[in-house]
Amino acid sequence: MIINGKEIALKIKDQLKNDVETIRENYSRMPKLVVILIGDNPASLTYVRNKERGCDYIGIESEIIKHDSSFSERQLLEEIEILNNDETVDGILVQLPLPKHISEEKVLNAIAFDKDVDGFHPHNVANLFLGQNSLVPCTPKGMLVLLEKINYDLDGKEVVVVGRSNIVGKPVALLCLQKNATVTIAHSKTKDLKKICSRADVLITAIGKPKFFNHEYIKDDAIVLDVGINRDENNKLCGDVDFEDVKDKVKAITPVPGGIGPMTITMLMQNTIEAFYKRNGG
Ligand SMILES: NC(=O)C1=CN([C@@H]2O[C@H](COP(=O)(O)OP(=O)(O)OC[C@H]3O[C@@H](n4cnc5c(N)ncnc54)[C@H](OP(=O)(O)O)[C@@H]3O)[C@@H](O)[C@H]2O)C=CC1
Ligand SMILES: Nc1nc(=O)c2c([nH]1)NC[C@@H]1CN(c3ccc(C(=O)N[C@@H](CCC(=O)O)C(=O)O)cc3)C=[N+]21
Repeated sequence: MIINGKEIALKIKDQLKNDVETIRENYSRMPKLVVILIGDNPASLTYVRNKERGCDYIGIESEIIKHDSSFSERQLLEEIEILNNDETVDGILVQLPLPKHISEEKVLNAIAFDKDVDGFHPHNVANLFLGQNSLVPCTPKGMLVLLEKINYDLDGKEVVVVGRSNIVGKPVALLCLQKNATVTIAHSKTKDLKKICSRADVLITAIGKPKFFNHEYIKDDAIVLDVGINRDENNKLCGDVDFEDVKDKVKAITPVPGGIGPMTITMLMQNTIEAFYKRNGG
């Protein structure tokens, strides 16, 4: 089965649209997301545009602030401070990666944790670690929602996550652990990756290498969640998994595009609404 992330994301967006209508009737202002983009990385521009479209679709406010790559760290920190203090702003997202002269750590720490719709602030990271209520990173959250939508129960299942980044690998591993899966996190220093991946009931690939995982990495009837967004030899968008090579072997797989990506965007909308409620009572 091919998991149609785009369609599932659209259904959730329609539900969010209804929530937004209720907000319109009961509050004096609407949820607002601010996205800061520094530099002109074409992929980042696409994602940011998708985020703006998502906001328009469900009816929340969005503002994209663009700066060229010479924008300084100090200027960025000052801008974040102003947004932190702006009562009309519910969500702040600084698009990653940042230019080398700006410290990612300083920037992520500067965002008010209750407006941190990416869930990257240490406060939210700690809450996720402890299993307490927090703003959860969008891509990992989207993957868990997808599994829920296809009625897949992680309890007692073997999950292998390949990739250990703070934005995907580590948080998705924690979320699967919370759902009682047995979780392995693999990375570039892992020995015998094929063997480890081959025992996964659920394989999550987040390494950023086009078509790296072929059928030899995948157990029959596994679920494959492909997070990678890459360009293949023909400059076509593709995942970390060789989709054509594995699709007949798996129980279910997310395609690229149209799999995890649209869910990420939708979870960002959901987090913005969640942040709005948390800050306004409700
Ligand atoms: N669909 C979506 O919504 C999103 C997609 N992405 C995409 O997901 C991919 C991963 O993103 P992100 O987590 O930020 O990536 P990072 O580059 O931060 O991390 C990559 C991870 O993969 C590991 N890795 C790299 N090569 C190998 C290998 N050959 N074998 C095993 N492990 C390897 C690295 O190991 P080590 O730690 O040892 O270096 C690292 O942990 C990218 O393609 C990105 O574009 C990202 C976010 C959202
Ligand atoms: N602060 C921050 N938060 C992020 O969440 C964040 C980030 N920085 N930096 C980059 C990664 C990557 N990411 C994606 C979002 C949407 C799609 C997406 O919409 N993908 C579509 C199509 C993409 C296309 O057409 O290029 C799809 O897969 O169908 C992909 C990737 C969010 N990230």
